[in-house]
Amino acid sequence: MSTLMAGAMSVVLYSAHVSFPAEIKGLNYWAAGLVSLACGAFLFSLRHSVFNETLVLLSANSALVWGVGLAMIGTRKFYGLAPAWWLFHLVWLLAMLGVGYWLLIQPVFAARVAVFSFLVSIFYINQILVVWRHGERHFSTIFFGSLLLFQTLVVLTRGILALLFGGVQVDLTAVGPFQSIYLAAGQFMVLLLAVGFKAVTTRRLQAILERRSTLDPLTQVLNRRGFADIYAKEHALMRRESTAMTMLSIDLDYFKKINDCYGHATGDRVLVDVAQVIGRALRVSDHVARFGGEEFIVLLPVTGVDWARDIAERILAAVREPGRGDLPAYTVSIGIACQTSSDEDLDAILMRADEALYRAKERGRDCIEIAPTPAQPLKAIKA
Ligand SMILES: Nc1nc2c(ncn2[C@@H]2O[C@H](COP(=O)(O)OP(=O)(O)OP(=O)(O)O)[C@@H](O)[C@H]2O)c(=O)[nH]1
Repeated sequence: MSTLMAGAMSVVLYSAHVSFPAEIKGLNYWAAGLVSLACGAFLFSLRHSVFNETLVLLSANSALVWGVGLAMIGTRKFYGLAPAWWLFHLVWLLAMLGVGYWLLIQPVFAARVAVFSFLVSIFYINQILVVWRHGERHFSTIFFGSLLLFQTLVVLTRGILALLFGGVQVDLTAVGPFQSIYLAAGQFMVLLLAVGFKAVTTRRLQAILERRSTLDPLTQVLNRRGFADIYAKEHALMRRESTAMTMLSIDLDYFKKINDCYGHATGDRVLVDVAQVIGRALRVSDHVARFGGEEFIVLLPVTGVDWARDIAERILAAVREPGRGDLPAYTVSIGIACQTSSDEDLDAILMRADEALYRAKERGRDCIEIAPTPAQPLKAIKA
C-alpha cells in the first residue's frame, strides 16, 4: 500500500517539477525520494523470499534512508539553502554501519530499529528547522511543518520503544496498538508529507504567478495592472491623509532611431537600462511602471511638484551620463503632473502628465514640463 502511495505521489511531484517554473526547486528530489521509499518498502516485502535476507534488509534500510534524505535535500533546495549532502551521506553511512553491525555481527532487532529511527529523524528535524526559519507565514507552511513534526514524533517514539522494551513492541509484523498506529501512520504519512510539500510548492507557484501578472517581463517594473493596484492604494491613502502625489510621464527620445540604427535587441536593452536608471533615482516608497512601448510612469506618493521636479532633473542627468556598457547615448523627456485632489482619477492624472510630456517633446526633448496644478488645500506634502 505505502509502495503504491509513494509511487503515485512521486509521479505527481515529478510532473509538478516538469511543469512548474524553474525557480521552484526541490520537487525532483522529493520525487526521487518517494521512488526510493517505494523501493525500500518493496524490498522489505521480499525479506522472506528466495533472496538473501541480510542483503535484502540492508538494501531496504539503505533505500529508506535515501528516500527520507532526498526529501530533506528537496526541502532545503526549495527554501534556497545548500543541499547538505554531507549530512545525507553521514546519516546514510552511520545507518548502514549500525544496521549492518546489529544484523551481521550481533543480531539485535531492537537495536537496528533504534539506530534507524534516531538517524532518520535527523532528516525530519532538519526539515522542521528549515521550515520554521524560512517558511512563509501561510497555512501551507503550518500544514507541512505539522506533518513533519508528527512524523518525527512517530519515528522517535518507535526508536525509544525499541530501546525501552526491546523488539516486540516495534516489530511491525507483530500485532499490538503501537504496531497498528505506526503502520497506519507510516502509510498515510508518506502520502501526507508529499501532499504537504506539494502544498507549499503550489503556494509558491501562486505567489510567482501573481507577481508575474503585475510586472513588465522585459524591464521587471510594474505593468499597467500592477500600477493600477498600487495607484488605488496610494489614492485611498491620499484621500485619508489629504496629501498630494505626483506623476511623472517619462518617454525615450527618438527611440525609433535607436531601434532602426542598433536593432530591436539593443532597443530592449536601452529600455531595461532606463528602467534601472529611473529606479535608482527614486525612493523605496516610489513606484515605476511601463505600460508598453517606450513610456514609463512614476508615481511619487506624498510629494509636491517642487520635489518631483528635483527627482525628474536627477533622472535626466543620470540618463545623460555616458559609459553604461556599450549602449548608445539616449535622452528622455518628462512630463510632471501633481494630483492634489482625490476626486481626480488615474486616467485624468495620466492625461495631464502626458500633456506635459507632449509639451516637453515639442520644446525640443531632453527636458521637463510641468502640468498646471489645480489649487487645493493640502497638508504635509514634501514640497
Ligand atoms: N526595442 C523595442 N522597441 C519598442 C518596444 N515597444 C515599442 N518600441 C518601439 O518604440 C518606437 C517608438 O517610436 P515613436 O513613437 O515614433 O517615438 P520616438 O521615436 O521615441 O520619438 P519621440 O517619442 O517623438 O521622441 C517604435 O519604433 C516602436 O517599435 C519594445 O518593447 N522594444
